[in-house]
Amino acid sequence: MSRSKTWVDRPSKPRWTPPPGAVDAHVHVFGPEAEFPFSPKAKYHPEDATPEMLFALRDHLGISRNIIVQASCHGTDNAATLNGIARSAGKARGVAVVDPAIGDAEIERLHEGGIRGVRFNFLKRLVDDAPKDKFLDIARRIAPLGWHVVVYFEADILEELEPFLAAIPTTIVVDHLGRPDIAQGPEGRDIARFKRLLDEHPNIWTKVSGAERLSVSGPPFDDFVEVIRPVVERFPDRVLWGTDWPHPNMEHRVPDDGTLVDVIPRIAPTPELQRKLLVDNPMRLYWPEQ
Ligand SMILES: O=C(O)c1cc(C(=O)O)oc(=O)c1
Repeated sequence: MSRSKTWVDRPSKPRWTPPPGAVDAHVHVFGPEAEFPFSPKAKYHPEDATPEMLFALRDHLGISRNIIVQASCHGTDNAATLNGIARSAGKARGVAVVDPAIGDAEIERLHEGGIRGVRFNFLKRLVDDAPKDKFLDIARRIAPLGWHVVVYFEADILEELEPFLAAIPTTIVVDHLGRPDIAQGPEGRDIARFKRLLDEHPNIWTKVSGAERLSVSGPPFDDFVEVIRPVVERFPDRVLWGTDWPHPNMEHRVPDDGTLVDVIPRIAPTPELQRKLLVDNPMRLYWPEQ
């Protein structure tokens, strides 16, 4: 597999300035491969996207902190993610992907390394299997630590997944809004179903991320803004935002991260909504002690 590069080296400077303390709650690190090899089961083989590159981007965009989410290409070995957190001087925490057989001592080690959640990935193009019974076992074990669960799925399996989500005894954060079909518009079936899910389950949050993945019209992502702004306005205390740098699998439509930051004031149009989305909500989940 040739190595893919899915980010721009010199993203534009956003026109909009994030509030002090803003958290980019969805980023990944890749490798470096020489130190942290990719999983033999990885479905893509990216170029190295190192913590230092991430921190330079963070500063360029006017962001204060990052949440490093274990990418599927690293499987259940969280060493690259832990390395990113360790090098951040306290400015990053993370979400791990764990083997169902993980021991208590290893969970404790992840906690000390800054992990505050586990990710369950249901996308067939990214993982070979997604065993719901084993995921539930993991959720029950991590809940007492105050950790949450991050779930990545596509809109067509939401119906089928709901009993599983309802059984999770902690906060759930849905990646990229569960990938609704944005072309259906703001009253579309997918986004209506998703909003109903959040209405019915007060412990379910979402990342209002993925403009570059979900938009049909492309930058400046007018179609995404029209569908997603009502989600932020309806659930202001349960939304997080992230760039998704280094944008795995986006080699055919590599986004400019500055343009992604400029989506924020359009989906969260008031300073209060912006503060909740970028500061209050992620701090509650990842740095509750501060
Ligand atoms: O849609 C994707 O391809 C994607 C992949 C991964 C990953 O490989 O972990 O993470 C994401 O947030 C999105």
